[in-house]
Amino acid sequence: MTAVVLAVYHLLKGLKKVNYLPGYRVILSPVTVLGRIVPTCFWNLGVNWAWAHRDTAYFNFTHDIISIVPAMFGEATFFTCSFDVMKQLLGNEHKLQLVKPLDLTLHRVWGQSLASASGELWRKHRRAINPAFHSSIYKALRVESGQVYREMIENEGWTDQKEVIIPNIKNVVSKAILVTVGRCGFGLLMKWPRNTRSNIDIDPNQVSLTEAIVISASNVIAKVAIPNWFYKLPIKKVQIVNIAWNMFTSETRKVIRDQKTADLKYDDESEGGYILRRLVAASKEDSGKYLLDEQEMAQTSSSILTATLGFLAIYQDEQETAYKEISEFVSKNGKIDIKEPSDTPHLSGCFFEAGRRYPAGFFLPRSLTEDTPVKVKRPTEQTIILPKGSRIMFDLVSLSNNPNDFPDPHIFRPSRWYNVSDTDLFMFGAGPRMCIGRKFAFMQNVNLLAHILNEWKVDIVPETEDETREAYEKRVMYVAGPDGTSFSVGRVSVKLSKRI
Ligand code: HEM
Repeated sequence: MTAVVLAVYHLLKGLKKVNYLPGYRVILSPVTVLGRIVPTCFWNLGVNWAWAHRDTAYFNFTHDIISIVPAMFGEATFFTCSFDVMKQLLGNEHKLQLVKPLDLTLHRVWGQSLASASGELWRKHRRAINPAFHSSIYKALRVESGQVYREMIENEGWTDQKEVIIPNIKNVVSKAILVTVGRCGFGLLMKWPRNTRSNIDIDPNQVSLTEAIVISASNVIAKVAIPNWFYKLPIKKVQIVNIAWNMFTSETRKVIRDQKTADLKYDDESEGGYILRRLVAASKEDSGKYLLDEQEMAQTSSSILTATLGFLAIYQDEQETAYKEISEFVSKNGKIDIKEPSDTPHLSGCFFEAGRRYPAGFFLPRSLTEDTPVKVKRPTEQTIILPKGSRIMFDLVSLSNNPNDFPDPHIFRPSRWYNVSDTDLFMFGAGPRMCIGRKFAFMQNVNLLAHILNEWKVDIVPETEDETREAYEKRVMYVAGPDGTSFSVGRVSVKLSKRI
């Protein structure tokens, strides 16, 4: 009885907080740890609700902003599926003084980071890290993408093969992305990891750094939700996760220790330094534990890369256009060295379109420090006041499926992204806090993709002889959900056939 009274009180308080804006009334907020763990079902929206209801969310996309008010766990929160609303608020983030709610970032696992800090602290760290994203790191990245591609072919045993069937392409591309980010971004000595299928196959005494990062990346939510004593239980799978976490954090600390002694002044604005080195320099004046999580960065990239290969396997005509573009680009300059989307507009469009369908981040959270007016177009043109102290989630999954912004959202159409301005690539956020690594991610992914497509034809692996490409798309590409902290397409198997 008391629980019911408390729930009704919590609900009424929440409704008042969001000014009674229409939306969903639920038991658990989908952004709390509990709300994320409990799957999407009739009584819980769950973290995957935006995907599960992608055709009908936001009252069939007739509302730009809705409210989600929980009766038991979590705060009443505004959610938006409108890119225009996102640009109005995030585009003016400096002026509007939006704050990242710490409980909705990975603050608990990583400590304070550039991605979770707000206000002056964020400005200071962004200024400090900015010079790390300079021309020489991009050049190293493009060279390394070719090198990592060759290591991939060799280590995965594809060198002399004419045809390879890969049961889960994400397992392979995530290694390539991690190795490249680790080497180029963080100066970590990363080797291509052994071909492990699951945590169970790994000998706890022989976990490599790359494996440690892969395992940690897929267990971030567990690390937030599960108490430390649980990892001491004699369960091999659980112990491997613990070993992986300890290894990853101790290796990162080692690099930080080494780099702390490096001669880099905090206010040094000149180009240079690994990303981690820059952050360490920035944190010297603070507690010294300001980290960027390499795992998360690699996870977002590999999920989009997996989706790109999955779509190209289905849409052979789009793949052929990308292949021709790559061949011409290679013959023009003799090597694969893609610097800008305009170098290979179609291939880049394939990557951005996969990034639209699976935008990697579910929600970008912000708290409002003042009453903030925002103009909406739906249900009618009006100005809504988001009250001081409330929260808004920029719901990237619904935004990517919003037919008002992307007509026929379920269709894979790379041409949507021809000549689109960098600031309109919503999958990287918007405004002053837009992803600092977007050029890095673009070059890394598109160069690796170009190497693969230049030598291999990618095709689907049908379940039965008569499975059509359309049926394959529904079976494989419509299964998506949380992967660690990211949103990702599920298991995608592809067949690679040597072109030459
Ligand atoms: C395809 C891959 C990637 C995607 C889709 C992606 C997406 C995003 C998004 C949406 C944000 C905005 C978060 C917000 O406003 O709350 C963001 C921020 C950030 N990203 Fe990325 N990212 C990717 C790769 C990378 C890489 C490779 C790096 C670094 C090498 C990186 C570093 C960061 C950092 C440091 C921030 C925080 C920026 C700030 O708050 O000022 N990201 N990313």
